[in-house]
Amino acid sequence: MSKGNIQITEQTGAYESPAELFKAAARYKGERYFYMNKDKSEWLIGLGHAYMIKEKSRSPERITEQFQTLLEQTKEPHHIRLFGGFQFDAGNSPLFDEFGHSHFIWPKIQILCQNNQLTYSYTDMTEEEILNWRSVSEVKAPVIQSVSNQNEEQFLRNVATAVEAMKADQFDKVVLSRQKKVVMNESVDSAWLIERGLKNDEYSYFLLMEGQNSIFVSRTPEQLVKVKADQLSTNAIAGTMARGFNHAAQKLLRDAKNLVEHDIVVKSITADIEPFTTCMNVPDSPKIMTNQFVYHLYTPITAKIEKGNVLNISQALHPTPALGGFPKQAAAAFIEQAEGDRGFYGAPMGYVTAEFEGEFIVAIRSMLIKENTAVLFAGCGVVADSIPESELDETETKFKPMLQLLGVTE
Ligand SMILES: C=C(O[C@@H]1C=C(C(=O)O)C=C[C@H]1O)C(=O)O
Repeated sequence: MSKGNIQITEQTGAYESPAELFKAAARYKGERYFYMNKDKSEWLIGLGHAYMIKEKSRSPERITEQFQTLLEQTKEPHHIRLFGGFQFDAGNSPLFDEFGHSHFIWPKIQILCQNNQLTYSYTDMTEEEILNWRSVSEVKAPVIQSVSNQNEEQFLRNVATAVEAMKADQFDKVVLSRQKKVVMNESVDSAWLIERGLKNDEYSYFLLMEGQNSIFVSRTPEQLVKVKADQLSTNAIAGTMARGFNHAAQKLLRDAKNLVEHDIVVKSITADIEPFTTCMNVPDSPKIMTNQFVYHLYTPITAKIEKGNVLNISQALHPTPALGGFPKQAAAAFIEQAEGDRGFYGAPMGYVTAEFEGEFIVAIRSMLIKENTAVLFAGCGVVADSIPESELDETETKFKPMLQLLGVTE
């Protein structure tokens, strides 16, 4: 293809709510996504697939190459971003079988909200198509029928086995997870999830991506990496305490087990970005991040980029020991054996701009919905002095954002 083959039309518009836009875009069901940043200053909607890059392996190089080829075919500067993610591991999670291991979308219609102003970008659409993409649709609220733990006993055994392995010095930390299943009376609509989710001003990202037969949703507080001009930002978020008891935040800041977990993550992240950057800024001690249900230990890290882009830096970081463990390989092998494959749970997901800036998050506090059934994911860092029952409680708290989104809890 030659330059100018991809036709992009852009228009600006007044603010409209993302839930209403999703309702109006019912005809693109199965090909829609939504991404809102943590301070809610910016959001992105994608409707329809103009181009889809779906690879069986996790390859930032292939995505960079193919995005570049697409960009070369556009004439004018534009706001289109490539949106998607890389699965957590190389294995095949049956739950996520309709998604690629590298799964990226160039949308037919992109709606970008910055400072309450909307920019519509239409790819290869006629004037008539641009005028007529909206339709009127009804969205129903599903009723919860059952909530069940999927692998509670297995999780407790996995934590106990991991503790033994760490006492025998096989590795220092591993992040283990479990699942809950929520069954509803009818299938769930993304517009309903977005509407509910936006009523909650949780300090977290909001990501939703549809496949033909599924919806993946995350309300993660965790950024993997952001690249803007030559500035890189990332953070370590590891170490958790449920809110709701006296002095929980102060206790967390002094808790030896959580500080050890956190320190492992900070050291690994700084080592991983070192080859790409200079002028790294790493605070000496963590701060508290406050979410609706938990406090986390949090260390923001910044640096100046010398080489690489947001895609290959994401790959170098993933999985940080906040989701995998340390040393990375030994922890990954343990997870693979104990749990199997994670699909997009804990995976790097986000967007890349035409200037190769962008942001990837760590897709935790997440679930995959197929028709009327949602599978929710929650995990926690396990170290040598972990107690299986306490880790079970921690994961219980981490299910709450998704349980609340579905209306299981208020
Ligand atoms: C693994 C999850 O969370 C991660 C583990 C944390 C911990 O162990 O303290 C804290 C934040 C996240 O990095 C999850 O929410 O599923």
